[in-house]
Amino acid sequence: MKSSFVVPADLDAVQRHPKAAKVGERMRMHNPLCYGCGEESAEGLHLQMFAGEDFEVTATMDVAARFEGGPGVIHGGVLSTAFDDVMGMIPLLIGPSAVTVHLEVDYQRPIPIGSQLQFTAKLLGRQRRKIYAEGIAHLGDPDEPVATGHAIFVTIDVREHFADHLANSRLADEYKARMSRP
Ligand SMILES: CCCCCCCCCCCCCCCC(=O)SCCNC(=O)CCNC(=O)[C@H](O)C(C)(C)COP(=O)(O)OP(=O)(O)OC[C@H]1O[C@@H](n2cnc3c(N)ncnc32)[C@H](O)[C@@H]1OP(=O)(O)O
Repeated sequence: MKSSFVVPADLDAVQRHPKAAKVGERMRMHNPLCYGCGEESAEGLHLQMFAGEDFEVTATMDVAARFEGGPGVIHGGVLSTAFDDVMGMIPLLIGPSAVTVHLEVDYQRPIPIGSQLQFTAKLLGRQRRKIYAEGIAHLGDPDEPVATGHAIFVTIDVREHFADHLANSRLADEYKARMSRP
């Protein structure tokens, strides 16, 4: 499906999930091997995510030397990965697991290797299974964004969605055990 980012006018009411991370709390890793936020992903981005007020998430990421694209600056694909993962935490504030179906990034300024990127993401709305999110990245001043992102996530049944792929994970045994629990 080819789509563009348009938030519909007829949105559903949303509530923060009672079990969602509290304001200021580190958000749980959905998968320790996740390339974005997983602590066990040796080459990953090691994003640190925190729950904000209402439907907001903040995150930090050290722009390591391995993320270089142009000389001395971050690779654009690395930045889009970061936006995917940071905005991907928004559905967890509402409750359901969801995966990305659409991602857009606008690159506004070069981002130096050695800097620390900060992200703020927020929910724009939900319509049925679709969750619309927006994020900005900055280097210390949120009023001076270096990039912005927009994404649509679609809620999934985790067991069904990953059933055929668990065996590919380095944590296959652990996931198979977790998924087989009622
Ligand atoms: C115990 C173990 C724990 C493990 C813990 C796991 C935690 C949970 C993982 C989190 C992970 C996060 C990590 C970062 C986020 C990724 O990077 S996720 C990875 C990249 N994304 C993917 O691989 C998704 C690939 N896509 C798909 O699998 C299928 O398209 C989906 C998402 C299952 C949807 O398919 P479907 O169920 O058949 O649904 P479908 O009817 O097509 O669409 C539903 C609705 O979405 C709309 N839609 C679908 N595609 C699009 C699109 N491209 N644009 C706009 N709208 C769309 C449809 O129009 C429809 O809307 P309405 O009819 O309600 O208006």
